[in-house]
Amino acid sequence: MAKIYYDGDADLNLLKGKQVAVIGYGSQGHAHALNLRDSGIDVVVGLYEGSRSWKRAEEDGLKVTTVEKAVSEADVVMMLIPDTVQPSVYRKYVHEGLEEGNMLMFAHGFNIHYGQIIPPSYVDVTMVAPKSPGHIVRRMYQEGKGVPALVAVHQDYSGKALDLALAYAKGIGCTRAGVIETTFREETETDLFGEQVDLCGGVAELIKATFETLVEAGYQPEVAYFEALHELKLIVDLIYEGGIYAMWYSVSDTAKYGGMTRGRRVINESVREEMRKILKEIQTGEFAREWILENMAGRPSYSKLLEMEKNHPIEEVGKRLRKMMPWLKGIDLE
Ligand SMILES: NC(=O)C1=CN([C@@H]2O[C@H](COP(=O)(O)OP(=O)(O)OC[C@H]3O[C@@H](n4cnc5c(N)ncnc54)[C@H](O)[C@@H]3O)[C@@H](O)[C@H]2O)C=CC1
Ligand SMILES: CC(=O)[C@](C)(O)C(=O)O
Ligand SMILES: [Mg+2]
Ligand SMILES: [Mg+2]
Repeated sequence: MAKIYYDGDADLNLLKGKQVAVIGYGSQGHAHALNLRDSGIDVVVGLYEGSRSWKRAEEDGLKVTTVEKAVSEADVVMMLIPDTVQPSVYRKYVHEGLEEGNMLMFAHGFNIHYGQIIPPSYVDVTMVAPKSPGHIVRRMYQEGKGVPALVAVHQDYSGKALDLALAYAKGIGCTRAGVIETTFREETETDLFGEQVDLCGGVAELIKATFETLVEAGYQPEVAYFEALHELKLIVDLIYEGGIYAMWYSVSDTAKYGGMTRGRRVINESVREEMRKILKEIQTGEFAREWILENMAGRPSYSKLLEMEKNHPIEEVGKRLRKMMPWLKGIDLE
């Protein structure tokens, strides 16, 4: 059984009197910094000069300074800039500034697990990885709720690394939902696998393939949008709240029979075989190597693919239809 920590297992006081530097103010960065601040923790945001996030963080009432300065003043440093820029920023501005007994933290194990960042032996190295997009980490905290997270200790110099990491997890609201103890390896491999085959990659392809099949067959794109994309959230909400069986319970018998017999034909043995291959690529480091090289080459495939996603016909239909549902909270794409 997994070891799971809740509010009562974490002591926020361990962070009182300490300075926490949140490096980066993007998806996770803004959520961690604001949640910690609202939990009464002393936070400073570290950014590069000229960063577009600088003004936003200041407008949100946070102290902002350069990465180098933030690290030199901090006791706890959380790395929340993109995984691919972390190694160079770490070497230039973080490594030197780490003092004995400080704690270096991550929200994803990629750079430690694949050896891209090698911290000094005299610091704690831990991870608090929310199992949620950053904007939801913030939204749930504000609603008095929390998102689950994983906690892991890579290096325990102080002997208190786990307790400190749990205090941090409490500060961002995660112990309200549950924080599971894991390792950097397990977090990294499962997180990459989940986002590739299910959460991001798998779901996006499933939606597009459903939409395209309907539109190609001559059905109206608006009908296809509501069916393939919009209603997915409503169905997933049932799964999220009660499990897959609760979803089956709520849908019609016709949907139950059609779904149970046809779903298996969509996610068939060849799809499962492909999933196993993808997992192997993650475990052997092949995916990590490919992604690191893609970045060194200036991200040619990444940029092309992202542009295709942006211009997919489902985006145009979606924009139009979502305008008519003002209660949908959009995410600022700037
Ligand atoms: N996006 C998410 O919801 C999740 C992300 N994570 C992990 O959290 C970490 C942060 O990811 P995101 O929040 O997606 O990052 P992001 O892409 O939203 O981060 C952007 C931020 O990094 C700053 N930044 C970019 N380049 C920089 C540089 N050279 N020097 C200093 N600052 C720089 C930007 O100014 C901005 O504030 C990653 O390790 C990621 O794997 C973990 C769970 C979910
Ligand atoms: C949101 C999250 O947890 C992801 C999908 O793993 C990520 O953004 O890297
Ligand atoms: Mg994740
Ligand atoms: Mg991830």
